[in-house]
Amino acid sequence: MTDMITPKLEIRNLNKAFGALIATNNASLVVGQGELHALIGPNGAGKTTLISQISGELMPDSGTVLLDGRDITRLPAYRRAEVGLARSFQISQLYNEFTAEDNVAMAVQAQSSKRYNLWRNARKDPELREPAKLALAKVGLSDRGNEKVASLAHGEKRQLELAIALSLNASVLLLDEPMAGLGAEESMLMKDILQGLKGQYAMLLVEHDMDIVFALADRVTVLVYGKPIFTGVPDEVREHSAVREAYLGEG
Ligand SMILES: Nc1ncnc2c1ncn2[C@@H]1O[C@H](COP(=O)(O)OP(=O)(O)OP(=O)(O)O)[C@@H](O)[C@H]1O
Repeated sequence: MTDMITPKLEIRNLNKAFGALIATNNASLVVGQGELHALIGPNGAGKTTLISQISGELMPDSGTVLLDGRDITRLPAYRRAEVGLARSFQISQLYNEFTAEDNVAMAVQAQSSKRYNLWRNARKDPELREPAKLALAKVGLSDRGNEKVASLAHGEKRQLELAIALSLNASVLLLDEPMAGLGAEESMLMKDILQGLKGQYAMLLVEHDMDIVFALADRVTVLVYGKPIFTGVPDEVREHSAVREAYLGEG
C-alpha cells in the first residue's frame, strides 16, 4: 500500500483558524485509491474540523482539497457529494418516524433531485428503492428496512448512517467516529462492515479505538494541534516515539 499510492483524495497545506485558535495547521494528507486511512489524535486535535473542510461544510482559510486531482476546495458540500465524496450522516439527521429504507431512499432522492431537479415519490420509485435496498444490504440491515428509525437499536442507527453514505454512489467515504457510543459487540459488527468495504472505497476514518484503527487501517495519520505529525502503516505508528509521547501519553 505504501509503495504505490494512487491519490484519490488529497489535501495540501490546509489551514483553518477559529479566532486565535489554529484548528488546522498546514495539514497535508493523501488517501489512496481503495485505501482505508485512519486519522487519529488527542481530543481537540482538529480531526472533525479537518473532515468538515474536506466535506465542504467548512471553508479552509487557505490550502487545497483535491479529488481525483481536481481542485474541489471551493465547491459547496452538495456538489462534492455529486462528484463522489460522502460524509457519513449523523444520527441527528435521521427521520425517526420513517423507516430505515425510507431514510435511505430520501437521501438518494435528495441527491438526484439536486442533480436532475426532479421530484419523485421516495416511497414508491424503484429508482430510489433499489439503491436504498442495496445500501442497506451492504451494512447488514436488509431485514430491518421496514422498521421505523425510532425502533432501531443505537448500533443499527449507525449502520443506517453508513448505508446513507453508501447509497450516494460515493467513491470516497469520510467516517467521523462511526463506532461512537457503540457497545463492544456493535463495534465489532461495524468493524466487520468496514472491513468488508475495504478496497471498494477510499476511506478517511476518524476513530478513537486504537485496536480498531490498527486492525482496519492501511495507513494512519496522527494529528496533533491541527498538524499531521506522522503518517505510516499501523506498525510504524505503534513504534513511533513522537506518536507515543503525543498521543498515547507515554514520555
Ligand atoms: N466552530 C468552531 N468555532 C470555534 N472553535 C471551534 C469550532 N469547531 C471546533 N473548534 C475548536 O477547534 C479545535 C478542534 O476541534 P475538533 O472538534 O476538530 O477536534 P477533534 O480532534 O475532532 O476532537 P474530538 O476528538 O474531541 O472529537 C478544538 O479546540 C475546538 O474547540
